[in-house]
Amino acid sequence: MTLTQDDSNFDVENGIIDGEAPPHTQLAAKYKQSFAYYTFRVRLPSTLQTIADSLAKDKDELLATYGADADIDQTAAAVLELRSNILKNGPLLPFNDKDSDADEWNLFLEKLPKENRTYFAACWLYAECYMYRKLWAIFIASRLAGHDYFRKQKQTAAQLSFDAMLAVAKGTRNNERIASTFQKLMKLNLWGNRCDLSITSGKQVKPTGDAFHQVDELNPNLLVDATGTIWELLDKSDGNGIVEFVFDNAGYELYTDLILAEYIIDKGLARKVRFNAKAIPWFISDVRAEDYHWTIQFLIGQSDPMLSELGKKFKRLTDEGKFELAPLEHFWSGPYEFYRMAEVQPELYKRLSQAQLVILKGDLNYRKLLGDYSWHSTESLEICLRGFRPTNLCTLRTIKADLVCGLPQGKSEELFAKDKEWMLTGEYGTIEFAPK
Ligand SMILES: O=P(O)(O)OC[C@H]1O[C@](O)(CO)[C@@H](O)[C@@H]1O
Repeated sequence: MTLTQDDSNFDVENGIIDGEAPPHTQLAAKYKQSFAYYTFRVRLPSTLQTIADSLAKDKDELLATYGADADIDQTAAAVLELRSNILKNGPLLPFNDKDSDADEWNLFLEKLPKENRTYFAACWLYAECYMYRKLWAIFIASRLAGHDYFRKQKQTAAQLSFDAMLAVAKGTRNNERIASTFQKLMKLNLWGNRCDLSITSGKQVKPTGDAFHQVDELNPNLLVDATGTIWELLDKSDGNGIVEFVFDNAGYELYTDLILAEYIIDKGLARKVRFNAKAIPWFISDVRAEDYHWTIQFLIGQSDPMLSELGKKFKRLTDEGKFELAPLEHFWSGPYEFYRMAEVQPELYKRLSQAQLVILKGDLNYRKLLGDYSWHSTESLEICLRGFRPTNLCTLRTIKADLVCGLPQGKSEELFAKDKEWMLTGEYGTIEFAPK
């Protein structure tokens, strides 16, 4: 988390505080020692620069797809303007596009105290989600509407994971219905969350080595392990329930989601696994419905028979409705913390309440669960949920942002003494559970 530019003027002009968010407050980029500050000063500007560059690089291809009059240069300029607004700590302005969530976003923004309606003053969660929605607004206002500017990166990530995918397929074909196997698959799925592209501002991370061996090696880095409780819940159920996955990243992580879901269905732990994808390009590598279908076709198209058969199986499970893509919900790409779901999206809350288990994947879902709030690391997940209890919940999250809960006394201090950036690397993870 090193800044190369001189920030002194910016900091003075924008009321930046040289410290971290105080206990029990919302995280925000105005705290200089926070990951949010670094995110808005460095990571997001870099992500936007990459998008603008890739528009220039892919110009011919885009003209061929969207027509000779596609306004590519203007779109790239608008992306760079967004970048410069962030770097100037510009205001969070209302949306004037026609997407169905625009009004909801505007209502949300209107209710924010005026002094908090800038990138650095707003709660980190609100401002970062706003940026991804603003980016989408730029594209829908252009002739490139519908273009997924992260698609290529997501597909490259999957292609780079071929070896890891094959190794996982080989290691999972003769699985038994026993606790240890389920727990291993959950952990495999957890560590798959290290491969997200937004932590690296889009730089590819190729999963290497033997994933199952790594699961064992990484056990000391798993700071909370509720896999035993989750197994018991599913094992003791009548197998007729639904498990809802709230997806995170495409590529290798999505593949491990499907492997875990396959096990849940094959072993009769649930009758259906429902997947919740994002409605718009989100945090670079998040799964959209297109990515789900593409990944299955990608597997089917492999010359290796094991991966190809697996792809066909995932397709069959989808056709049979045992795997199901949930209807698109803007809530997942909205600004709200999960504790406000029952109030702002009661239908979604009701649907989740009917599930046996909801599996929330990744860092951003975790941030939304905790509400980007500086809880004490030892506070229980139940407390931090602030009433969000639709059903049994679990979170699989590698730690890539400076908030956490549910840790044993002294653990966080011990890790800080070893590495002051331990919360930003994705090297540690938690699998937490809260019963309904
Ligand atoms: O893909 P994930 O695990 O949700 O991670 C999202 C990324 O967004 C952040 O939460 C903030 O940008 C990072 O900490 C993390 O890299």
